[in-house]
Amino acid sequence: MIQVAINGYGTIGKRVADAVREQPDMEVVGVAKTRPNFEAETALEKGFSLYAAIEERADQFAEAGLEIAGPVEDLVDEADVVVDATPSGIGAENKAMYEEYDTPALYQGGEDADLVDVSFNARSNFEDAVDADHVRVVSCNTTGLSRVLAPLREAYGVEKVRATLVRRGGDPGQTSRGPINDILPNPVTIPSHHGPDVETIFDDLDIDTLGMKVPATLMHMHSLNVTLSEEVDASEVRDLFADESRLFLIPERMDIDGSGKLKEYAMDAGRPRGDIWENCIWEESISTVGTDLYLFQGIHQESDVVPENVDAIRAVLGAADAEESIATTDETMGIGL
Ligand SMILES: NC(=O)C1=CN([C@@H]2O[C@H](COP(=O)(O)OP(=O)(O)OC[C@H]3O[C@@H](n4cnc5c(N)ncnc54)[C@H](O)[C@@H]3O)[C@@H](O)[C@H]2O)C=CC1
Ligand SMILES: O=C(OP(=O)(O)O)[C@H](O)COP(=O)(O)O
Repeated sequence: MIQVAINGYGTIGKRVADAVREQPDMEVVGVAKTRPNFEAETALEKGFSLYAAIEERADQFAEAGLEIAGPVEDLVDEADVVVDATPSGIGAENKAMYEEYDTPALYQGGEDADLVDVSFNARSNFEDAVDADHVRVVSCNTTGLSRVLAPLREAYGVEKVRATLVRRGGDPGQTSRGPINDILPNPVTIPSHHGPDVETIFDDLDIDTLGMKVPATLMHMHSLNVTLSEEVDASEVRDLFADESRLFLIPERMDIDGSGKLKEYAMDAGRPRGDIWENCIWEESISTVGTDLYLFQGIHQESDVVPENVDAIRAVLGAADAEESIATTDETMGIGL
């Protein structure tokens, strides 16, 4: 069994911990937190061992009546692999600790690409991460773009990508984020950081991205234009996407007109936390004009990277190939709406 440590138990970390626990070949050694709060309490209630991420604050857990298994160093030492899901920039600070204990590490999209050996998306470049020591699971937006572009590149070739990313201001629990009554070009400079980030997955891709932020918490929305290398009928693209387990084609009959109903559907379908691990592509939006393909997709920022982290664990340890890992992750998590 692969022994997995989770350092940083917030939005991403707690979801990765639950997904890892579902895997037949993995066990969660424990999760590390900086301070006691509701997430620390639920981690213990779920049976995860809790480790103190910051030594000087370890006493706070005892004061809150929460049992600590030890310092984060013990957790990292015991594990075969650590998933770092700390806020942007903290992963870089933790790298020396992972190296000291010779534990391969996965980082999240908030870290710089040059921190790691490989930036990772399971569908696009699983093999590049095999046996790597430091791997970055790319951000929710880059994951969403890569999942669509990988099959298009393989089937038709891609000449140029233009994407506008309308991003949620913050996650539902992020009370300090905004905007609350505005629409921001963000970043105002073009291209946004997303295009170069997708190029860490496909180094020969021609992509321009524009970013915005809006007063919403539920999901991001991408407006995508891909110039293909050949003329393709929209129905062929729909068939191509229908074969991809992590692309959900929203059928017209479902009458889902936006992120609100998508999240409602996920909750009705019994998804944990209302998570949507798949890209949500409006089937009616898939259109072609000559070699240009257009579509809209919703991306659930809190959860689409979770199966990617599970696959990255197998990749760095050489525990499975891409097809086998993706199939196991999809089956255990229930991916495929
Ligand atoms: N929330 C999102 O929409 C997405 C976030 N990401 C990336 O995932 C990473 C984590 O983001 P979130 O989970 O959203 O952040 P978060 O703030 O929800 O969770 C981070 C957790 O790490 C803890 N932490 C802070 N310093 C720590 C330290 N030194 N050691 C251990 N734990 C520490 C925080 O207390 C918190 O519990 C970032 O790189 C972010 O860019 C990637 C995709 C989507
Ligand atoms: O939306 C995201 O990336 P982005 O803001 O770079 O597009 C990530 O999911 C996390 O970003 P955050 O740092 O705004 O939570």
